[in-house]
Amino acid sequence: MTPNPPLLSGIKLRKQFRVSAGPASQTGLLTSVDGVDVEIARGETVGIAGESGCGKSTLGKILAGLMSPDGGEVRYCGRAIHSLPPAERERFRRRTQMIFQDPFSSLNPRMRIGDSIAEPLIIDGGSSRQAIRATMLRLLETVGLKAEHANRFPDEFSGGQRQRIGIARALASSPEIIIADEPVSSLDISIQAQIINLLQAMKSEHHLTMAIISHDLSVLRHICDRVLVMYLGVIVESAPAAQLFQQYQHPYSEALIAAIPRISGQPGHTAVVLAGDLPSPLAIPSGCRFHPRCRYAVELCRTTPPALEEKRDGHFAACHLSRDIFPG
Ligand SMILES: Nc1ncnc2c1ncn2[C@@H]1O[C@H](COP(=O)(O)OP(=O)(O)OP(=O)(O)O)[C@@H](O)[C@H]1O
Repeated sequence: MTPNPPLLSGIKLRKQFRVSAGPASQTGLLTSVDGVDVEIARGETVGIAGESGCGKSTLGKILAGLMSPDGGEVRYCGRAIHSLPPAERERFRRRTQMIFQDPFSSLNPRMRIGDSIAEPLIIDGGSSRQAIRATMLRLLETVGLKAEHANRFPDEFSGGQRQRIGIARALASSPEIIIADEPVSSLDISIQAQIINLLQAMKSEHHLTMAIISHDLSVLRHICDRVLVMYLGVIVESAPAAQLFQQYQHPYSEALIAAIPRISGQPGHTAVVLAGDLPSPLAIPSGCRFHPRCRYAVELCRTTPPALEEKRDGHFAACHLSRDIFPG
């Protein structure tokens, strides 16, 4: 164990699903996460980006301890969570909370939202009813809702308000780590900014460590310290957020960044179109798995998978050609 291990890490994480595929519905093995290493330091906000189907949610659930990997391990403060004694494992489970795209699906439609937010506090035990109610009301206020909202049912709220309720419920467990899976993708642009600002405020107020999953890089740009770009189950680039946007080192990141309207509209920006669809994770391409869609690919890319290498200080990319394509 290193002297100061990251708060949360994943070592060579791998997850496959057996699915039926093809006209005769034969079963096949779908590789969702394929040997991912990730480290999240205490207090850090890490973004996980990539198109739909790249394995981001699977990685998030594994890191949150909600799904077991088939290979590799998740470590909390340097210790593998599967080998923690039951009480410590339970502590990890409570202190690592996930926020989902639509918290509506995880809220009981017949439960008043005040009771939903109070539930983790009741399960924790040790507090009087009055103390639990006071905490619940404080949490409602913290996320920008009012005391009178406590008596309403989930279907009486807008998408943005539901996301606020989801955040309040997650905070009720006094989490250390929040993993937010597409927390704003179902919301209007104006509401997205409010929820991102709320997450940022909660992060500093509650000293949180966060992972934010989004297919939209613009969501991650201002809130994350570091961004990991995933493609077909692997990390193809990992960089400090500002550096990723200015000095990306992978053609896939280049294409994702070019797809952000404000950035691609900048003078001098060359439009980069991501050709074709994401290949099936049932048949991952040989060599560099991005090569069939890469406008720079050469023979080496078709045959040899590139390693994730440090190109600059703390900036990693898995591309044979990055030094030639993105010099300087
Ligand atoms: N329980 C499951 N059973 C079978 N396949 C699954 C399961 N969960 C995920 N997958 C598959 O694993 C791959 C990665 O899915 P995942 O949801 O992790 O990706 P994602 O990048 O989060 O995309 P999205 O934003 O659409 O959820 C996809 O091909 C998906 O269909």
